[in-house]
Amino acid sequence: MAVRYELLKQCKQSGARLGRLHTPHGVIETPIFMPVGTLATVKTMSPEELKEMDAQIILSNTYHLFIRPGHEIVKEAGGLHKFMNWDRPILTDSGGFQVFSLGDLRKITEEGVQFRSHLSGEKLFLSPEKAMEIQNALGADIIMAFDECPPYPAEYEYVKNSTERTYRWLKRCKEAHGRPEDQALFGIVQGGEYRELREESARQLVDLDLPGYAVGGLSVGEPHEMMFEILGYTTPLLPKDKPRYLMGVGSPEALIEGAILGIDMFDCVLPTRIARNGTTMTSEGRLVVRNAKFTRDFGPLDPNCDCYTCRNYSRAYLRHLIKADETFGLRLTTYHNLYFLLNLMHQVRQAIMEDRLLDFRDEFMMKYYGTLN
Ligand SMILES: CNc1nc2c(CC[C@H]3O[C@@H](OC)[C@H](O)[C@@H]3O)c3nc(N)[nH]c(=O)c3cc2[nH]1
Repeated sequence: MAVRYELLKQCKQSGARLGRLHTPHGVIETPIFMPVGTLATVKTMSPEELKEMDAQIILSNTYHLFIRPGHEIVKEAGGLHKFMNWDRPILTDSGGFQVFSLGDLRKITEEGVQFRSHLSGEKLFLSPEKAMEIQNALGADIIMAFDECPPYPAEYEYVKNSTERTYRWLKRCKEAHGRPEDQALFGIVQGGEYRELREESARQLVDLDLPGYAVGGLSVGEPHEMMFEILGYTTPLLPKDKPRYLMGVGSPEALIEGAILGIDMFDCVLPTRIARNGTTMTSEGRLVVRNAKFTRDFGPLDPNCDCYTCRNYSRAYLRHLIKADETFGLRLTTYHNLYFLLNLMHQVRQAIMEDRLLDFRDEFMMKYYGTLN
């Protein structure tokens, strides 16, 4: 089958697990952070640099590639792996989130979603069948069901109807999926902030016996504590022998907390997005390298980091490049931020191996946030 999860070890201190995800394009060690390459590139990074920092899987996006350059072009190029010269695993999101957050939404019906392209204003239509056609053409190893990610906050009735429709859409995705042997379709648990809707959604998805399960509808503006509370009662409902993917998350604290709650896969645009305005994640917390105080700071960005940026360039040089809006500056801060999160997950996997993830969390929180919670 397309994707097989191997549970290696259950952490004795927490709900965290060590695993391996076997895919047609290679093995992924979990828990894992997945760099986001929405437009078929992880902005400013080359595939060689991503391999150098041990990125094992990257994301791309159905909505964006459908709009530009179009999935037929990517298919004619031999699929996304060939098109972007990335021979490791790829996961594509279904476009559900983008349609609701980016497109000029026209109408949601049982059939699908009518919207206008945020680029050309052209009238477009996405449905479970269309999302499968696009993802089958792109050829990612893991593809996501077409869902609605309800806004936060949202009324119980709205979330109930949306979650039930998302379940009907998932069954249509399963039906329409043209390449189940080499592309694993993950379902997405919805239900908003409502426990009974989350539990019902999880139960329905588990009954479909899918190769993997995402927890969606989070990291959409809800309070942090609410996200962790929802994860706390949703994740245990998902099968232990399948991967769990928390969509759109997140910050260093959220990755560690999510792993403790039994999440195996994370994606977030944060590290690449904040890098472009000179904000970096370092072992001593966030550091905005464009600040004037770094004008004559000739030390490394992060003295405890051994990445290419920290081994070869100073804070003063990075500040200068970012201030001058030099592309090389964006590349160096992006490289470091991605390396930081990938390395954080490497340390998380190490801590699970040694049954000391909770201790690792306390140490990390103290250093990064200067507090224990
Ligand atoms: C940021 N918070 C967040 N992102 C989310 C995404 C998009 C991630 C995708 O959107 C793009 O990044 C914003 C990247 O391409 C990424 O793969 C979601 N996607 C779906 N299908 N369903 C969800 O419930 C969902 C929830 C999210 N919460």
